[in-house]
Amino acid sequence: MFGKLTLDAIPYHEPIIMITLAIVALGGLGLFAAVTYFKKWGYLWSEWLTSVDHKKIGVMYILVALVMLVRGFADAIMMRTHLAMAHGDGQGYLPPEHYDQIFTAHGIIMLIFVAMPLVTGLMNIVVPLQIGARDVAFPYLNSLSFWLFVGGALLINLSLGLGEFAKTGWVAYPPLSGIKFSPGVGMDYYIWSMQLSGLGTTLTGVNFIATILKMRAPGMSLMKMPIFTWTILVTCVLICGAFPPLTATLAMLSLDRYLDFHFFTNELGGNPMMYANLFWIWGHPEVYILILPAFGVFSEVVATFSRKTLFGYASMVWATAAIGVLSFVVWLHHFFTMGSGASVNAFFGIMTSIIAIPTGVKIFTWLFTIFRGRLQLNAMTWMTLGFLVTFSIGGMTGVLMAVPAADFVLHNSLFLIAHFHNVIIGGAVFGYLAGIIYWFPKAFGFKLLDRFGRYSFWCWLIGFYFAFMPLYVLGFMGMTRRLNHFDNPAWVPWVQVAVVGAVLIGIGIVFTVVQFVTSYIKRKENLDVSGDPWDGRTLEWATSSPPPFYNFAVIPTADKIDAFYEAKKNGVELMPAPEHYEPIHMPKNTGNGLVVSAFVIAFGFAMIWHIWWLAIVGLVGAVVSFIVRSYDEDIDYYVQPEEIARIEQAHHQTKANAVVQA
Ligand code: HEA
Ligand code: HEM
Ligand SMILES: [Cu+2]
Repeated sequence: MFGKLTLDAIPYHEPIIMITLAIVALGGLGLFAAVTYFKKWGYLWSEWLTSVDHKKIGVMYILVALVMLVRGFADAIMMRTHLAMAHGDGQGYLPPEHYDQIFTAHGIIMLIFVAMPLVTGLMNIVVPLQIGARDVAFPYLNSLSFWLFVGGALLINLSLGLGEFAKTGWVAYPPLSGIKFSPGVGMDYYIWSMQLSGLGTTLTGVNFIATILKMRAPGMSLMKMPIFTWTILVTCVLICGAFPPLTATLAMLSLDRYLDFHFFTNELGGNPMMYANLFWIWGHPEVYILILPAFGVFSEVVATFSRKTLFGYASMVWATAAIGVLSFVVWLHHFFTMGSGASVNAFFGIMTSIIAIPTGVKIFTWLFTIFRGRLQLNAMTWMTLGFLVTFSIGGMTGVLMAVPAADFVLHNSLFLIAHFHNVIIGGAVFGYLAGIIYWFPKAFGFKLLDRFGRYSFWCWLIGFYFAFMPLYVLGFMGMTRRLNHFDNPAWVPWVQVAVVGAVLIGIGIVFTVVQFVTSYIKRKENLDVSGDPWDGRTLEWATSSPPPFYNFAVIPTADKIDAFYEAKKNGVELMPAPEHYEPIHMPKNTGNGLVVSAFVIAFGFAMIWHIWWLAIVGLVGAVVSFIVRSYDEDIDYYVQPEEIARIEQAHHQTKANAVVQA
């Protein structure tokens, strides 16, 4: 009846897990009770859970990401503290099989369930506004993407209290990830949580390519698009190129595990090396999917707060595109040591090093924009400055490993771990944090308090250097990754310093939470009535904050780079109020995406536990509800001119009142 699922799947004997589960359960109950007490279920359902509004979907992505960040960080701090005790005779507090699950879960959670939804969340909130559109091309699909992603997140969290997670590391190479060496459900949790969220990401990629190519405001040719939108366009092309191979790879691994196929075995014609190639054909572009949007954020922040048009707009666009193309021809640098031969290694080593050129172009472009501008210092620009220095160091250590001969020494050492945390924290994470602060007033109508943003930045920055610079040293000293115990006393001090860094980063995360809470409490003092709190340059600042659900009452024209800024400077009204508003065509909210996803989650869960009847129910349910939706004709409506006039009138009134008060 329940396949492999029995009560024994709950890890009663693991106090850490049971306490965590108890806390989560209490928190969940508290939340449930609060929503019920304040009678907010209806509001939650109709305004958020069933929403197809890109802004709300974006906010929900970021919310889930921040919750998952806490989980990913908890894993990190456990690894760090455990290792600081587990040397010589010390055993630390995590048994090996538990430690292995933790680094795997940490990697997957941070990459797939924190960084990815931060990217998707930001692009959802910003891109339609930045190109002067009223929503994305396929709003229903967008909601479906989001719920598939939530499904993946749900499964990976479930693995904590029901069964186990993979012990293979986030790359899950066979034969270790095959059924012979990983017979438990952990690997299946890995597969299905990745499959669900990966499918959601692919659909997002399609959706945003269509949106950006087809729905730009009149006059906005490709080379007049804001840079953030450009980075998202390239990111989405990478998504559409890289995620289908991931889906296929995981499908093949599933066939190996479930039906005894032999894609990745050494017997019967299979080959585990094929997995390494396929995995990194996704995995490498994936890291650029994470970094390019952060580059986009820095470009917007630098231009806005230097009060200048971005220096070298065209070179920035071409550099972004070049990085995008190059990211598909470097994957082999992740396994130089696998033995592909000197010429193959040389080719991939050279291609990898070439990426330093467009990236360098970008670094200098930001520097030239700042140069002779009057850079206003705030949390966002501090993050940009911190990024410029830190990311350059991390990039250089990457180029170092791109030399195959050097990589034979550094591969899978802590030097590698230091490299990628260096580019991810000093690049991607700083970018997302800056992006959240930058667009927060647009999404919520009030600004975040800058002070706590700066505190958070300094904790992350200093914390990063303490946590990861020692790992470069340890890498040179020969310490490999994924160790849960070691005997070399010379490593001990460095491992202990790394704990200090992790704690500092933890304090940085706390400051971000404090920033949200205090800014909310003091929101009346930081209201953004103008819709343009930073004296912005691009179209998202032309509408009110938060924007009406239709974004723009009148579609703006944007025939220049920074059209909004130019219009402000020249005293031109970008969107003059017409005599009569035209009716606006909008999509209706629908719970169908959530329903389809619920069936898919049931399917994934059933596959993990071999509950075949439930798998059939889930799959059929998902397909049928998807088809039912495609017959639904009642999916859109027109906002009437009177309603638009009323909303716009109210906005102008608030704005006028604010001016009078000032
Ligand atoms: C955001 C994520 C991100 C980014 C942006 C990068 C960027 C780069 N990475 Fe990194 N990398 C990862 C995430 C990332 N990486 C991850 C997660 C892994 C490990 C996965 C695992 O095994 O678990 C990894 C692993 C990894 C390896 C494999 C090592 C091994 O397994 O042994 C290599 C080897 O070539 C490499 C190289 C590079 C290079 C050359 C860049 C370049 O793009 C960097 C370019 C930037 C600069 C160079 C700095 C700025 C430039 C200038 C200031 C101009 C002047 C500079 C020069 C002339 C050098 N990376
Ligand atoms: C918040 C601070 C962070 C700390 C203290 C931290 C710490 C660690 C540690 C100790 C490891 C294990 C290293 C080893 O193999 O010995 C690790 C692995 C890893 N981390 Fe982090 N990390 C942090 C943030 C992040 C972020 C933001 C990301 C990505 C977005 C990330 C991605 C990874 C990945 C992919 C691995 C490899 C997992 C594997 O080996 O399979 N980390 N991290
Ligand atoms: Cu790579």
